[in-house]
Amino acid sequence: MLHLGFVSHAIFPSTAPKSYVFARRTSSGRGVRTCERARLRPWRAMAVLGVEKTVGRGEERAPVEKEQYDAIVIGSGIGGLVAATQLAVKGARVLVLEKYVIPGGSSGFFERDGFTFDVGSSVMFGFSDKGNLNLITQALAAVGHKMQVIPDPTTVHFHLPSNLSVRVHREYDDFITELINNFPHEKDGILGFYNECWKIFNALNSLELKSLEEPIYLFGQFFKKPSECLTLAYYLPQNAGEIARKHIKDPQLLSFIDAECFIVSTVNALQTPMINASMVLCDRHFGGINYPVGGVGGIAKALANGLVEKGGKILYKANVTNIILENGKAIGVRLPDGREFFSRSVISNATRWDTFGKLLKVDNLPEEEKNFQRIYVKAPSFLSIHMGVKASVLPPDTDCHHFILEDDWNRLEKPYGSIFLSIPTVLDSTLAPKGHHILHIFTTSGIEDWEVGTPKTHRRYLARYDGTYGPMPRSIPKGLLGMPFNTTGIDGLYCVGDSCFPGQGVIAVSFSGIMCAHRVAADIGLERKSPILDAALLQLLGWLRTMA
Ligand SMILES: NC(=O)c1ccc[n+]([C@@H]2O[C@H](COP(=O)([O-])OP(=O)(O)OC[C@H]3O[C@@H](n4cnc5c(N)ncnc54)[C@H](O)[C@@H]3O)[C@@H](O)[C@H]2O)c1
Ligand SMILES: CC(C)=CCC/C(C)=C/C=C/C(C)=C/C=C/C(C)=C/C=C/C=C(C)/C=C/C=C(C)/C=C/C=C(\C)CCC=C(C)C
Repeated sequence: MLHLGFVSHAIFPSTAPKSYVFARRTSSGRGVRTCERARLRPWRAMAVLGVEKTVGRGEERAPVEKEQYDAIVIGSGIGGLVAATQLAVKGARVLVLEKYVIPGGSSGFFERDGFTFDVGSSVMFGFSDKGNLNLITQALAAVGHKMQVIPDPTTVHFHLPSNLSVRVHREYDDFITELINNFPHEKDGILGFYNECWKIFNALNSLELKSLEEPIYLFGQFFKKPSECLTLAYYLPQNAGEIARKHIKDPQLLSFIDAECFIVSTVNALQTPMINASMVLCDRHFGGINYPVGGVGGIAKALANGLVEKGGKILYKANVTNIILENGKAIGVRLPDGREFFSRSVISNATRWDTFGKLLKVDNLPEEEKNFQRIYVKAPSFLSIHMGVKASVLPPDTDCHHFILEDDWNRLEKPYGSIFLSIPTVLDSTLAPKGHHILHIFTTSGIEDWEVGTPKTHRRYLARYDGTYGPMPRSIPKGLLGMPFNTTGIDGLYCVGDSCFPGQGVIAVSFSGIMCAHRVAADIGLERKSPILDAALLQLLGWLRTMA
């Protein structure tokens, strides 16, 4: 039996609405009032400036359209949804426009014949009930939602060259014991490296996480937790590989650290920022990996529902083709059928390549984006196979997640060099009919008998430039130093998602959403801000990024 994920996404509607209305809140908050678009257009410039149209004698007074929204979010990936919900709970009027028919993007789902498949990763960090880094739990809680989760006893089972088999157990001591048993001569090196990761993780976990681009918050954290912030500032420009080499000499063990990083960053340890590596290498033991009952798609559904419950709005089949600029400021967006929506801020959850390459028509790419493209290149995409199988084909006690690199360490980063396999039904049997499992295999070989999801499918259905998995450093980066935050060179335009700090990963884009919402909230007057400090910090951060 074969079930193919991305093919099943081909359920786009063929009908675009022929007539439509703008919806805006009445002064009382939740109600909507409508006006025809044709009436709105000529007043747009004034409306955006908040200028009322003078009404002549006998002329019917039309509704005055100021900014329709406080924030328009392009895309309902987890990054976009977190930014949107965080803003909605702060009282902002938020509209999310999603090209596809359901929310979630790469963290979406699809159903076939009683099977429920996760479009992308099924390894969920940040979903525990403790600490400050359970960002998915927190994002859901902010809009009054909580999901039941199933603890995963093994984050991943590595099957590596020379028959090296390592299970990353939920219990940290069990994992370290297993690793030391494989490399007894490197006991001190193993403890040294992973302890250094814990130092960073503990510093991260002690902070209240908000926008690093907002000086009042940032200086406040430095004041409250000086040593933790200095620790993070120290590690910000460093990568995991160089730190691993301080502790570890065995080349096979260093290759194992490469594989540890590769599965979350698609690059080796030398290119993986130490802060990101520490985050994932420790959170899997601190909060643990937890799978949401009913599948990963439930997270986006819950966030989208929460958004609407908090007064926000989400439109599907709404493919934004243009960001509208006025005097260099982003003031709204346009859809292919001509609909236009206006807002005080525009947040793009499309990748930065899509945002600046397709949605925005500017003659000159802002310097910040040139710098981003100098340091980062689009990571490759995946070819995915989603299948339903009889349960009897799997050995008993099979782990949920596997990473397989056969024979040759040099193939780690090569296309088709390794295989990822997730079997979420090991944790949640309700995802498949009784007596069956679902498999999600990320690989690219042997396609003759298969329908497959290719990089082109990612590009089409996830609207990601070349189907990219996210940004990947062109060479050895200076840790996270070069990664842009949420503001952009265009006034009023922000980016969110995995081409922003801190990069790929559902928990990472959740953080990006939290940061973005905080910065936007300060800019639209929902949070405190200091224009002088803002200018100084943003200039400092821009300068620091050029050093990367
Ligand atoms: N790309 C992959 O193959 C893949 C696989 C598994 C997990 N992930 C993870 O998914 C996360 C990515 O999250 P993210 O928040 O950056 O976003 P995302 O790419 O998951 O979602 C972006 C959303 O924006 C929508 N969109 C894009 N352009 C649009 C437009 N012009 N108009 C309207 N809608 C538009 C897309 O349809 C999509 O729903 C990362 O954590 C990544 O690690 C990615
Ligand atoms: C600003 C300045 C200058 C200074 C300052 C200093 C400070 C204070 C700093 C701070 C910082 C911070 C806070 C940071 C933070 C960070 C974070 C949160 C991060 C996070 C990260 C995360 C990540 C990266 C994640 C990832 C994940 C992933 C990607 C996953 C994936 C998975 C998969 C793919 C699956 C696999 C599968 C198999 C094996 C089967």
